[in-house]
Amino acid sequence: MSSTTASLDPIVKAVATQFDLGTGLTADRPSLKRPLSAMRGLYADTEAFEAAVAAGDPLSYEFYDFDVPLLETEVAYGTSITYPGKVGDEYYMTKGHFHTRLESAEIYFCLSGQGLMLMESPEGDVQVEEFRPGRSVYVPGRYAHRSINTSASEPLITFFAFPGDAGHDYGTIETKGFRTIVLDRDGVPELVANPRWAD
Ligand SMILES: O=P(O)(O)OC[C@H]1O[C@H](O)[C@H](O)[C@@H](O)[C@@H]1O
Ligand SMILES: [Fe+2]
Repeated sequence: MSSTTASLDPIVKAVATQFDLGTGLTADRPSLKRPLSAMRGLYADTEAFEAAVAAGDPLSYEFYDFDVPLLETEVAYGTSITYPGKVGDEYYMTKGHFHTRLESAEIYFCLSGQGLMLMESPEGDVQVEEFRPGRSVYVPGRYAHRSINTSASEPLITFFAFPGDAGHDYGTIETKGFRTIVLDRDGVPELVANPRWAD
């Protein structure tokens, strides 16, 4: 969790949050924002990446952290909005992470847009599922996961939920990346071996 304030006391009162179905956003709290510059080293085309950062550093995705207590009995949840765009031929995507408690699974429900959930186990098994409105994707424990927006014009909006004590492990992804990247080939997403992936 990015939060330092999450308490270890369980939530004992009901909590309701209104999300805007068009934008995926809520006015209840600020989102966590990831401009392209937060993704340095993660896109294959480094020249295109630096040019895009220099040209205005657009917001590539945002999501919520509701400071749910870091307990296995709690459920962390929120929306995640990945904007349309590309760095070179590579679609905008989230950083992606393993869970610190590796066995923790996660569920996503696509509210709008289109894209892919890219999943990869430490052993190198790669799984990909499509996001489209009304479709859920279950990310099994042990799989790193990254949302990728394959639409040219629409944000990819998902709702997610995972165990409160799962945690986020970015280290592996930040140093090695995913084994597979997704590129736009004449309007069609194509899975390609990551040229920068290091064993
Ligand atoms: O954490 P990232 O890989 O940058 O992705 C951003 C967010 O996306 C998802 O919606 C996850 O469920 C969140 O836990 C995550 O933090
Ligand atoms: Fe996760």
